[in-house]
Amino acid sequence: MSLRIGIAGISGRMGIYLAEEAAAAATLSGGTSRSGAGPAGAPHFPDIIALARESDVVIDFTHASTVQAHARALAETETPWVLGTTGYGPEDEIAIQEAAKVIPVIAAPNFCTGVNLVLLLAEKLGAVLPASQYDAEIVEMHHRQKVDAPSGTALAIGRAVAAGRGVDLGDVIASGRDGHTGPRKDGEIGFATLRGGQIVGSHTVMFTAGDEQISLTHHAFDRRVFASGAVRAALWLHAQPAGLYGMRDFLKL
Ligand SMILES: NC(=O)C1=CN([C@@H]2O[C@H](COP(=O)(O)OP(=O)(O)OC[C@H]3O[C@@H](n4cnc5c(N)ncnc54)[C@H](OP(=O)(O)O)[C@@H]3O)[C@@H](O)[C@H]2O)C=CC1
Ligand SMILES: O=C(O)C1=N[C@H](C(=O)O)C[C@H](O)C1
Repeated sequence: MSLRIGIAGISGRMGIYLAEEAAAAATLSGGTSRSGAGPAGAPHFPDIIALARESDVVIDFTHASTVQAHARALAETETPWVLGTTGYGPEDEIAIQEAAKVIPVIAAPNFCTGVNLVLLLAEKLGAVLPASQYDAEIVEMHHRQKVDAPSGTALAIGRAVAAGRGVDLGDVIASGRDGHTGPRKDGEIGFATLRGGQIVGSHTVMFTAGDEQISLTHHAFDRRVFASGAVRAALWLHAQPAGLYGMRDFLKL
């Protein structure tokens, strides 16, 4: 039998595409959702443990509040974990690292190849362009239903620029400027978040100096691009030893 892929969050905007892509590439074991909803014909499980017991790998696109419980459940059932959820915090990251001691985990705020190339280029630009001359600003726009801001991808771009500059994003982040902010500080990495309509996901990082501007932009037009990337990552992850992986490992970037 082909690999059995379970989808946590199967009723969601992403879950529907993930279920289709999983069924096309392997066997869809079913999914979870709070409401019990999901695509017709896909088995629904009452919780993540029940889903994991019938799956060889679980793809999880749910909500930040589930991360710690899912980390414990998937480690307990020894089920590889593809984590696409965004908006989680430092304690959730610790839970992910603990789980990765027992199971293979790939966590990525964006499973499409194009964005992961942007991350690579952003790190390179961060390394080459002096922070005192080139102001780095990141703009993202998403659909009106998105619950976390800045997006996980925008934060990953910020971390990539910071890594290129040899600093921690937390020390230089300027997110949601408003009111009397004073002038821009050298080395700051700024974020602006836009929400509206049904934009699937757009990200731009700009490096602006006195005499030139370099910008990298990625537009996702269809959620299937994330879903097919996550399913390909699941097929790869299943054969890996326990550990915490990123898209760079999977894509060999
Ligand atoms: N890494 C990537 O490439 C991408 C990541 N994402 C991220 O994926 C996540 C989901 O996005 P999206 O599909 O748009 O969100 P939706 O709100 O459309 O779907 C969320 C799904 O998770 C379920 N869910 C929500 N909260 C809980 C909870 N507390 N416990 C259990 N299940 C829950 C929902 O069930 P119910 O319907 O019953 O409420 C639903 O099935 C977000 O964090 C988003 O940022 C999105 C796109 C790409
Ligand atoms: O919630 C979304 O829709 C998306 N979330 C991800 C993020 O927060 O970066 C990825 C993608 O842009 C769509």
